[in-house]
Amino acid sequence: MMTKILEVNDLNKKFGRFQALTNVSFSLNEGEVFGFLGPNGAGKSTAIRIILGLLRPSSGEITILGKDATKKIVKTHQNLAYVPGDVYLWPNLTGGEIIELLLKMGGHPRTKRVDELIQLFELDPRKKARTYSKGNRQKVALIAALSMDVALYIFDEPTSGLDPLQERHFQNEVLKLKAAGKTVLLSSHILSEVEKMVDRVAIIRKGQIVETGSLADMRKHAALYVHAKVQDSTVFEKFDQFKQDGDEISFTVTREQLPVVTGQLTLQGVSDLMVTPPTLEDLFMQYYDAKEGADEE
Ligand SMILES: Nc1ncnc2c1ncn2[C@@H]1O[C@H](COP(=O)(O)OP(=O)(O)OP(=O)(O)O)[C@@H](O)[C@H]1O
Repeated sequence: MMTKILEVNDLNKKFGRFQALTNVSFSLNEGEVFGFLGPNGAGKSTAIRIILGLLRPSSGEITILGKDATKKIVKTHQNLAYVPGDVYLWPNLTGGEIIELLLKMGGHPRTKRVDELIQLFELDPRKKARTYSKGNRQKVALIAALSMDVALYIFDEPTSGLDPLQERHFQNEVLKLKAAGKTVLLSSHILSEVEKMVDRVAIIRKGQIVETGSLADMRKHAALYVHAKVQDSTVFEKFDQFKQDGDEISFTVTREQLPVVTGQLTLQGVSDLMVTPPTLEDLFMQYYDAKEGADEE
């Protein structure tokens, strides 16, 4: 049996009459990096704030390491490191002082990891926080979190303020956590930002989980792109995303449809043929866009 580090069960959250989360459920196994993905405003931060005990759910259960996280907030926090998307820091303390304070507040020792991470992320720890850019504030919080020895790390849009090199450093640190058997929840609205790190993802849209699974599985079940040159294209017009440019056509099919379609292509005098799986980015955008029409009453 895999140990569940975090379980979110049937979570609902209303702000007044606005339903921000509807029956959100997902869980994280020990040692897994989990991507919590969705467009801006989908409800990621709201769900994370509830997980952290900063917001009360309207209904639903959150269990962290087997304990009810909405009741045992202090206990669960000791096993958890969190970096918010928008990092607020004490303006008159230096970055270095804040890192020490964050560690002390959580009861974590200050180890040489802090110095390693300060160097890695090229943070000047002697400057007062009020002079820091968004990226530097984010680094302060990341360095503190990454130097904590906890079971669960939660990063909300962690690299939105970092440059590409720092982003790579962050990815490497997350992969090190994974190698050490730690569990990580990463929220993002950009798939490519988390793609290299995550084992499984949940995609949230308008407060509802629309898909959960491994990226490999999602790819397997996704439609394939067919590009072909044919003499007569009429029989292919019924397929999804059909496009035509002279004798070149393209459309999408399921894996199950493929044998029949290749047969039809042969009959219609195919001269060029290319079948490609969607990129993960394509796939991801299908969840963002394609269902837009369907639930817009
Ligand atoms: N305190 C609040 N009161 C009212 N509405 C809120 C509150 N907090 C969040 N919302 C609304 O809930 C929805 C989800 O917001 P949330 O911040 O969780 O989204 P998100 O997926 O984290 O997006 P982002 O990446 O932009 O932060 C939004 O429509 C937001 O306006």
